[in-house]
Amino acid sequence: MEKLKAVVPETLKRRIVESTPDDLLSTSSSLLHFFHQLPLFHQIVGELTDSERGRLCSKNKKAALESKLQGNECFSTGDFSGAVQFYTKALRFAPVDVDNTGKDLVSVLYVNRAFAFYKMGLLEECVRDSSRALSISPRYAKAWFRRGKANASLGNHDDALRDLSISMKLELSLSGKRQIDNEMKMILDHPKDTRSSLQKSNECRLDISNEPCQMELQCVSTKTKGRGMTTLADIPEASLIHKEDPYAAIILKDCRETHCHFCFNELPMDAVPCPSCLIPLYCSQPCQVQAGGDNVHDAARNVSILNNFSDDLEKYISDTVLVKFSSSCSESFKEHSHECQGVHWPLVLPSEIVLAGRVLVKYIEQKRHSNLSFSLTGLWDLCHNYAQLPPESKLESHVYSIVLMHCLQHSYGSELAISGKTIAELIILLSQIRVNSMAIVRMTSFDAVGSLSQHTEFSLAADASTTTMKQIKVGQAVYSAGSLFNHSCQPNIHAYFVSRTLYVRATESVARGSELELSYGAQVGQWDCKDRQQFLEDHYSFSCKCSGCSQLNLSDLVLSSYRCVKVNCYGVVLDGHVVEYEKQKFHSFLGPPRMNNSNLLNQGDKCKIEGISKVAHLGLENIHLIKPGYCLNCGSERDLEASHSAISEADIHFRRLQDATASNDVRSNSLLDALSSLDLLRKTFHPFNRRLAEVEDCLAQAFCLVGKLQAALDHCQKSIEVLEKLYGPNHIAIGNELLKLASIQLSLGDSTASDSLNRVAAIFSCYYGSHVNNMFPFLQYLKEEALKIQ
Ligand SMILES: C[S@@+](CC[C@H](N)C(=O)[O-])C[C@H]1O[C@@H](n2cnc3c(N)ncnc32)[C@H](O)[C@@H]1O
Repeated sequence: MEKLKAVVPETLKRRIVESTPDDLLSTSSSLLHFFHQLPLFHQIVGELTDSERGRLCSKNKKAALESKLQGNECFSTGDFSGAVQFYTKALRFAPVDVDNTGKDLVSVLYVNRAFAFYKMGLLEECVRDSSRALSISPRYAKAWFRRGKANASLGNHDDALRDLSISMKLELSLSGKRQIDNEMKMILDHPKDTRSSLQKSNECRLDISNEPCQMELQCVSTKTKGRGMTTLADIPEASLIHKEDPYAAIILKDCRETHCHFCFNELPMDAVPCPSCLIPLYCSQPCQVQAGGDNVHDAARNVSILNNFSDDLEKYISDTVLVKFSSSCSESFKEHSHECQGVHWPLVLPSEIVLAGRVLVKYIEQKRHSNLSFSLTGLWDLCHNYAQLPPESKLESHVYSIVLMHCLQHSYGSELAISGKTIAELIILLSQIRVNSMAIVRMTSFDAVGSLSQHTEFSLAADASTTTMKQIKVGQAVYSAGSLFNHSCQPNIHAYFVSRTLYVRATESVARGSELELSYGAQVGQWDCKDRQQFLEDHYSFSCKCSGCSQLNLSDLVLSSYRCVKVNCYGVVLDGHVVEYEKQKFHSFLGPPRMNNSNLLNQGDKCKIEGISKVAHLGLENIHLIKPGYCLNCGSERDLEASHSAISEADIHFRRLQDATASNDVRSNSLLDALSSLDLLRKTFHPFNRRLAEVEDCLAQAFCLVGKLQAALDHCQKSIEVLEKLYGPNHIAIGNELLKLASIQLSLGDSTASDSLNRVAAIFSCYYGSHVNNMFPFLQYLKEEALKIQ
């Protein structure tokens, strides 16, 4: 794309980078005309769309056979997990080539992988892979045999006997028949267990929650933030207020090999590749089929294998070989289909551009059913930020829109007319996606269901410092109604994802008529007002008008402040970069009539003033006394320059300690240096400065590593005390810190771990409601550990 951007003539480039939405028709038409005359453009589009020329993403039988061979070699040396990896790679390359002989390369690979799973004791994976082979090649005797053996080991004896009887009928060789016969005899000799296998239902189910969502919300026009959502009734804390599937979603590039391309959950070992191209991997067949891709498995359904079997077995066979889904799933839009003929533009173009392609194609499909004419302008009534985009982004939007439209036309067909008008509309669509899309996130350290095995190996002493949660972005999605929630740096709702479904929950009780606002990534307590504004400006191109940014709050005053030089003074000293933001807030707060008539203040305001007047009462009395370097309680001056250099020196020690902790090599001298730096920081910073919480946390982790758990506990508690001042006691940030505290307490055999864990559970429930147990199974595990030391 850089090559294309570089050849755009300067005059046209200038028109584009200076364009407003009104100019788009003209700039798009000019660039389109220019590209159409340009051999380089046709060459680039050709490479992106021609599967023969690209060959990056199309199936490749030779490469599949090579990987299969490597898998076989691993298998023969007993390296079963290596074999699984090579068979998975081979499955990715292997074209499905169904014939009536009963098996093809893909089904052979599934059966080989099933056998490796069997050897590893992963029996359910073995059953699933055998079934996958059968859904392509239902007459494949060995697949029925593998399935039968795994079912027998799982105790599903009835199913095992059925699998083996089918295998027996299909098996041609005498030695094979003998082997099956022996297996059946062994099962019959064992006590009968009539459990029926549930392998099909073990496949990924997208959303298992039945929690009702009956809140009545209303979209209203706000004074400063455009439209926003409010509630028509009082909402209790932790209520589910909104649930929605995405209009379109895409996996992020970094997660392509680790997470399912449809539901975004972590990939299991028995991942399922797309049958027609090399790009996506799915956690299960239902996810693969729902995402689309040429559904070559359909061919298998026509293969008649039901002759000569009893009614019972006929039904059993069709239950096993046909991939079943609920009707809503099978009818839903297949988002990957148009990207899936071996072309490699979906691999090369940025995720958000491919996402725009998915939106566009879904829209065309919807239009097709409603017989309305195609016009992207009517697609979404969502805001966008084209006018505020930096010049470089405007040029990129133009170039990518033209390239994407040509790629889509190649894959999707002539229904996609390419003109200056459609390109201009696509550019606006891209801007809408930038402003309105949401990052789908997952927990890393302790991800949802599936990581329990990890917890069973959880050793408290060693892992006390690592019981922490990080979120990683795995996907990007657009939710039509979810996009109407505005941002606040002091949010009252929380958004999270189960598979790809968006859930929104109230984290506090919300009164009827109040705005429901979530955080787009910046929060009070985390950054000061300036940094939050900068973040929102950079990522969403708006200047935040939320209550946290426009009204006085204690957290913003103290978060990066210094302590007063007077020994017993509790006042804050603000740095130059903070003063202007905070002064403005004092200004609007002190304006008439609120301070002149204290009866007009509500309870919340009164509490706020109480808290603020403890650290800045001079500021509340006279706005002119708010100056960088001067205490807002007593007016004493602090030498900020000297403070800055003292802090930079202390920071060096903490960075060293952090590095040592990360490389698990904490020495006593780096701990001593950090402790004396902590002393200095405590004398320099206000007691609620966020940096103090961070260094206390850093020390807690380092002490954990060297096994000094009591010291770790003390520093962890200190960190929590500061964070509670910044966030309030029930914020999820406190829950995360309490989790660390609880694991240290458990390692110490301290029975108060239960109290910490109960607090964590209460906080997490406000944010995740009924999903807490599914999303954080380790919490239950830690609670059980805590009970043992009661
Ligand atoms: C996802 S949309 C939310 C719905 C939007 N208000 C609308 O009318 O469509 C995000 C946009 O809403 C506006 N917005 C959301 N929160 C805001 C805030 N705290 N301050 C100012 N504008 C905000 C900005 O224009 C932002 O780009």
